[in-house]
Amino acid sequence: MALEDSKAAFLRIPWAAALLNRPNVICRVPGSRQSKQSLEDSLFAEILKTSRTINSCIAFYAKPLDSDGNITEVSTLMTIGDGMNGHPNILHGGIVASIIDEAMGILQSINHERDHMTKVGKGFAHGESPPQAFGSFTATLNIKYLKPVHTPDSLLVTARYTKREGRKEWIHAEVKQHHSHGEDDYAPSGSAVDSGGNSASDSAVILLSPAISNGPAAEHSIQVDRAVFGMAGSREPTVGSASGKKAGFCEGEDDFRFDSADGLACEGEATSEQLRPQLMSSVDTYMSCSVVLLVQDRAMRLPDRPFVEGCVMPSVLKAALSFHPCSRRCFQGEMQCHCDALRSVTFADAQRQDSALGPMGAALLRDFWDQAGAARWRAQGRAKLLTCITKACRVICRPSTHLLQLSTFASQYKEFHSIAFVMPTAARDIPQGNGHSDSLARTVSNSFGTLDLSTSPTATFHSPLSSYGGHQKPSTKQLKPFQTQDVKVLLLENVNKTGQDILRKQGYRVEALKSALPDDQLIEKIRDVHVIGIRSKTQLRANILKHAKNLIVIGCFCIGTNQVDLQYAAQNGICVFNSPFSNSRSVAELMIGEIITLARQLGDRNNELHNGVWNKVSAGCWEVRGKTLGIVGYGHVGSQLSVMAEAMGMKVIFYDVVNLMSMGVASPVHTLEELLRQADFVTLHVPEIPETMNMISTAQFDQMKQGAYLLNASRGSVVDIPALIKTMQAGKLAGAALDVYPNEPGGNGEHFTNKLNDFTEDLRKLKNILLTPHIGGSTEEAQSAIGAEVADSLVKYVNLGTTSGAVNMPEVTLRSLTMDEPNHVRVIYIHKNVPGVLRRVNEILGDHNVDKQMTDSRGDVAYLMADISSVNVSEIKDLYQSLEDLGSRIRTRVLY
Ligand SMILES: NC(=O)C1=CN([C@@H]2O[C@H](COP(=O)(O)OP(=O)(O)OC[C@H]3O[C@@H](n4cnc5c(N)ncnc54)[C@H](O)[C@@H]3O)[C@@H](O)[C@H]2O)C=CC1
Ligand SMILES: O=C(O)CCC(=O)C(=O)O
Repeated sequence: MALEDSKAAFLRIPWAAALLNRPNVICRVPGSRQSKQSLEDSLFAEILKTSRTINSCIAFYAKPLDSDGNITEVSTLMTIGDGMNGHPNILHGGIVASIIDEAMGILQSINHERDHMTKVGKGFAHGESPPQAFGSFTATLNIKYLKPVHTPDSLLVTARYTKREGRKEWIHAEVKQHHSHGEDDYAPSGSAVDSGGNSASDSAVILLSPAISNGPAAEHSIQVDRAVFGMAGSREPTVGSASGKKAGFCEGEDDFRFDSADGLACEGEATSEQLRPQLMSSVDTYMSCSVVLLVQDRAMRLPDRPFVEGCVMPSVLKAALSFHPCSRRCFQGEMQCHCDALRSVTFADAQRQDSALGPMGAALLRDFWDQAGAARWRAQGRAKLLTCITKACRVICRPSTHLLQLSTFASQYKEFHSIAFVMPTAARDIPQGNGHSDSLARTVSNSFGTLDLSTSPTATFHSPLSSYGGHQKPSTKQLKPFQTQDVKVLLLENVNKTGQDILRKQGYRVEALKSALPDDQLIEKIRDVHVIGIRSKTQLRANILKHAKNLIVIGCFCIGTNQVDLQYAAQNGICVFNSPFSNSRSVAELMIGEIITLARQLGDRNNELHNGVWNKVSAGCWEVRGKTLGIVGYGHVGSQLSVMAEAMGMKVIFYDVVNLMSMGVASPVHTLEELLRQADFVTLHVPEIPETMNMISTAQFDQMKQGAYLLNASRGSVVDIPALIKTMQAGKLAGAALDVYPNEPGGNGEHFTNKLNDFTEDLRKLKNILLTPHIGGSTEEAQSAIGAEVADSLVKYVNLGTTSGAVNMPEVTLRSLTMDEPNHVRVIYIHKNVPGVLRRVNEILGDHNVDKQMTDSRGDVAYLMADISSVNVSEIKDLYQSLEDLGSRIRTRVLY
């Protein structure tokens, strides 16, 4: 099997795609020659070093495909860092899909959710290699919660499998508290990236690996004093080097050696000149590599800061992945590109994408500039570093000729600390295929009600076909028991066109309205839609949702989901998605604008001059430099704001109920009162939950400094606005900015009167108060990004049943079925989380071959997804009905 096929195989592992899809993930797939222990340990050591400043690292490792094309072993190593507060959590050992998925879920929630991260469970998994070459196993491990580390202790998670009749049969996972005493605890016992006497941290390392090679592969790494470009190559003579088995490249010092497990590597001295031709000739091979990992910490260790803070590239990664919506999207896009590469990305696509990355890269750089703090980096040759990042950004979506550039940059510029980028895999032709012609013309009652079943279309899901690489692979089968035009979508509140287009492209019937609807009209409309998309205005409470008989999914094209009764929705089998960060930057930027506007009374001056009044005053007008900004709620918005405010010379303090990593030199405070007493500007960025209702009222205003300012862009219920009015009238506050209100109109117009909220007229009369119509997230960039993200989630849910990113259901995903699996059916069974259900469900499914199955629960609702094979068309209805008849049923969907 060619390397690219192996790569393709790898990407078809259900969790591989899911994994690479996630933000905050670094993946590395080394070759297979090295001993597992040694590999894990070395990965472990490397990753540990970076994981403190990024939220997670995951490495996984797969043994080559065997003669049947099955993956014989997959194990992972995973660290979850919490920033700088302590040791990362460590998951170490053979781990399967559910752990990864679960852990990823946790990673996602680490910054938002705190309640369910304390319990760690044990679990079993069973699975088997599916008949296809790219076998993996599906597991239902019950590791429910992992503790985020805020202490020096960490969790050691070990998962094991046993083999019965040569097959992995079950996996047992254990989690125990690990008491660590410093980094040395995790020193590697063996090393993939042996530094030849120097500690790995003294080296720059670029690791580059093909995903899974067919047959034993040589594992090479080259260590030099400053820069290393190591690569795990395929055993196949693909690298084109003299030996045909390895290649290496380094710029910089010549003191290096190969390290190889299979003895093929050369050891000793070689010059970069000797290696360069090998690399040059092997470059195309590495085009299919999935991951590049650069590590260099010595050069960027800052003299006045501890090691973990000195890491540069994790900061960049974090900037890229967490902070800047554009850059995050860019990176996600690339990861997505990686995942979809086999299906959708042509060489030309990649090149086009590359050129599109220019502004994105620039945005990232600007962001990084702000975040790192200009002064700190000036002395460190920041400009060079930024060039590297730009190049690296560009590299991630280009073939590996650019890898060469990247490695050159890495070696030239010692500022690199570490970086992990997913490389695009080589794309290939996906034939349209006509293989699935058994058109079904029968009617099966399913989650959409009674619809004519039709053949699953042959087109790939949501992706154009590609033509690169020349291999003919079966396309992903689109699972639909319905005609796409039968899917009715209602979009309210002017959902961005990007999102509308994605849904329309699926063939769904989309009705998009500019505003929210009054309840009576909403009830009428919602009766027969399958999908509804809303923003913050439309209230989807039980009284509305109970009329939505066909509704299977809600998309909140915003961050907040407080407008939806999430529990009712889940209990009625309605999945809810949102876009957790796409507009965070827009809100934060608005806050920056408002802080200065308030400090300079610009709103008033502007109004006066519009009314012909020249009022040139300086009294009560201030610079923001040196003033204290108090951020309440240090999540996506709050932390973005923190970084920007510091760049303007403000001192930042924050209060959050969760212990979170500070950005820059911001300081956490322990109580809200402490923040209110110190801050000149108080900004609120908390969710609407019972604890935050009127969290700023008379008592809190009393605690604020005389002449302070209040800004609220969270939710209208968070501030007691009548109390604010009184405080402003009494002259205690110098100004305020409100973007959100307890009641907000459904559409644009002259609605901002006492009819909306009875304090409105008083509010409008106040001086130096900025009143904006909930526009914090209203920018072209944010709306477009949200549109794409939420629409994607909706399509995946409708077409494939996957719940990744859902806010009210467990996150469950299985790899896509392909056209090679014509008699496969995907069963989705949303059910009450009560004992005995799985047994009954499996009794029903057990008449068929269950290829893979995944189930998880969230609260009292559980979600089961299973792909079963050898199902005759005539059996689908009975299967569906048997599941429907179970008492535990909430909703059954059968897709094929
Ligand atoms: N005005 C607008 O257009 C927009 C408004 N928003 C609002 O802003 C809110 C915050 O957005 P993100 O930063 O993305 O959310 P996030 O979930 O990333 O951060 C919220 C933070 O508030 C913290 N928090 C929760 N309860 C708290 C309490 N009682 N005291 C202190 N901290 C508390 C959480 O721990 C979390 O760190 C959203 O929930 C949404 O309601 C979001 C986007 C646009
Ligand atoms: O853009 C909107 O309608 C809502 C923005 C918002 O408040 C959110 O994303 O939570």
